[in-house]
Amino acid sequence: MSAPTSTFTPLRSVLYMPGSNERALEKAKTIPCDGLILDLEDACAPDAKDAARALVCAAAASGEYGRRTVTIRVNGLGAKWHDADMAAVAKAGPDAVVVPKVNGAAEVAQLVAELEQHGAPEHTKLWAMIETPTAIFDVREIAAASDRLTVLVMGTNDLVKELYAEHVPGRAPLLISLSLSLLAARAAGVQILDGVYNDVKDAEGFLAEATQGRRMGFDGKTLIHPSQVDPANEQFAPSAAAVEDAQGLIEAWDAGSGGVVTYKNKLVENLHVESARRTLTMHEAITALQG
Ligand SMILES: CC(C)(COP(=O)(O)OP(=O)(O)OC[C@H]1O[C@@H](n2cnc3c(N)ncnc32)[C@H](O)[C@@H]1OP(=O)(O)O)[C@@H](O)C(=O)NCCC(=O)NCCSC(=O)C[C@H](O)C(=O)O
Ligand SMILES: [Mg+2]
Repeated sequence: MSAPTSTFTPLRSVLYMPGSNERALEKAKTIPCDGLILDLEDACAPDAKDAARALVCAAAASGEYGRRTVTIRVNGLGAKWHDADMAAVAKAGPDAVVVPKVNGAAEVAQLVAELEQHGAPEHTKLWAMIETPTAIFDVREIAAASDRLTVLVMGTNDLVKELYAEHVPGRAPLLISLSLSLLAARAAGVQILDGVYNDVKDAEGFLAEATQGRRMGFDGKTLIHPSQVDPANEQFAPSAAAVEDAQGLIEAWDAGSGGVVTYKNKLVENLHVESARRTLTMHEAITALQG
């Protein structure tokens, strides 16, 4: 099971930006997101891909994004730009390479082999996007396929397309896929990010979807616009009340004799203490990040 450790990396807000957009790449240095996905796939026009590859690799290697987790989304296996992307990105050494449309454990093994073959540094992890029906059926094997795979990323736009579904409030058409992917991530002990919300002007709709994602158990949300960063950071961080309760619960437990105790009239068992410790670990990691 995934439990944050002292090396836990908060990924509450992970912002996509087109790799070809120099202004966005510059602006990202000041946006308070936990992570960035510099995109060479769908947000990048075919004739802009070569220039964008050079731009995102220089950005990732620059060290100018401070505490943010910097990743690059390459074109997927089978795309004509994939090999050049992998070779260049491995040399740039971002925190992770994000690969779209990963369809099975064998593909994860191939991608890890490509990273090794191109000499990617150890710290460059693999994030696999789950966005096809095949991936949903194979998601448990994908999540557990390699120690180098540390994060699953839901691609809800592609999933909606592949299912012939619609984007609706509450996301009923996607709930089975989201839940199966969450189960796989937790079973494998990797983090998992929710998909994007497409209407950048609909703050209310975004908040509803982020709240749903947090309640389901996602570690954070992928985003497409800077205006979505602050609400995501707030939603996916433990609230002040949750931190206070976690501290109080642990104090009540420590003051007990190791059996059953109560805190605020509610039963406290070992499992509640574990959850409280997880809340405090997340809070400490987020505080450290902000500091
Ligand atoms: C959606 C956008 C095209 C809107 O762009 P724009 O019209 O420029 O927005 P604003 O004028 O409101 O922008 C205000 C300023 O913020 C900067 N900006 C905007 N978006 C970003 C961003 N993503 N990262 C960094 N900075 C950003 C603008 O440059 C303005 O700056 P300034 O001029 O200095 O004030 C645009 O937001 C955008 O391109 N978003 C990202 C789209 C993207 O990357 N899509 C690919 C992934 S989505 C996906 O499909 C996931 C998955 O594969 C799936 O299947 O679900
Ligand atoms: Mg996609």
